[in-house]
Amino acid sequence: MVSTPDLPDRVRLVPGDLDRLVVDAPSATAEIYLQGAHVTAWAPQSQAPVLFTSTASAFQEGRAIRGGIPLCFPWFGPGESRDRSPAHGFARVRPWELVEAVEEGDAVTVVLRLTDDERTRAAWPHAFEATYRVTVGQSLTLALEVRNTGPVPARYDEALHTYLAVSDVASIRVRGLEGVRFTDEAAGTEGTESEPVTFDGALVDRLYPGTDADVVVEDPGHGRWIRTRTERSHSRIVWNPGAEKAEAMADLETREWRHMVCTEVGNVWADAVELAPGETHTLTAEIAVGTLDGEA
Ligand SMILES: O=P(O)(O)OC[C@H]1O[C@@H](O)[C@H](O)[C@@H](O)[C@@H]1O
Repeated sequence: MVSTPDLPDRVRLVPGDLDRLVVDAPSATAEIYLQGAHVTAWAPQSQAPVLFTSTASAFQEGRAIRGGIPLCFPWFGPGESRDRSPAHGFARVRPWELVEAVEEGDAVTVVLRLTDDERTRAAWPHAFEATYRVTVGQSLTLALEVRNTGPVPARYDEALHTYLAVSDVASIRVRGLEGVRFTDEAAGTEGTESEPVTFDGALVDRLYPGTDADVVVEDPGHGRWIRTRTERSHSRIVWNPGAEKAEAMADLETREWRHMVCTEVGNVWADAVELAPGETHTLTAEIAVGTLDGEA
């Protein structure tokens, strides 16, 4: 039995079918579920919610939450070999340990940890310690540190599968990937982005390997941009299910697909991380918001 650390006044642990942390920092609010270390809400003060979480999502033990920031580890999707299950790895459906929560100026940092056990080793034969630092502030900073605590090299995928809230996906543009090669997972084709990505109601599922690009969602309906900037993260994914696929998804309300876009960052498949025994790798992402008349 793991004991709960003392929490600062600005952080509450709310028990439920799934326990969650409610953070009310001077600069921003957020919610983080212990299952999956899943951030489901973040809004800097005076901003509308930046993350999208489906009103039809299950919040049940062992089931992935639809929305927020699913943490994909140690494989992405069905894995590069396309035969892995559960989709996006086990980390998003496992309970993470709350290590600490601390106030730092006008922000709050929450630290969560996942280590291997019998169940994870049955799915992936490696010993590891994953530490996730979520800093809730004017921007949202996410740092995923993975240490190989086993005796053999380990290779893994990792991704922060961020669902951003948008006014209408048909009116947004995703900038930053112009000139970057991608594989279209829906069509099974490859290409190079020549323009910002736009959405017309069809499935968009593109993986951009080998890029460190900042990805900026411009949303005229909300009058704002949302930028994701990273360190040590070389893959980007852009996903929106579109009308037809969304219809078949039980955990997405009709038409909710119009109000979300996933701009994901990580190191997946060709960009997978390889760690020698005892080695550590840390991916960081910073999500920031600004008004469209300002610079992204
Ligand atoms: O339904 P899930 O497992 O959360 O995955 C959602 C999507 O996640 C995206 O990252 C993948 O590129 C898609 O192929 C996938 O459909």
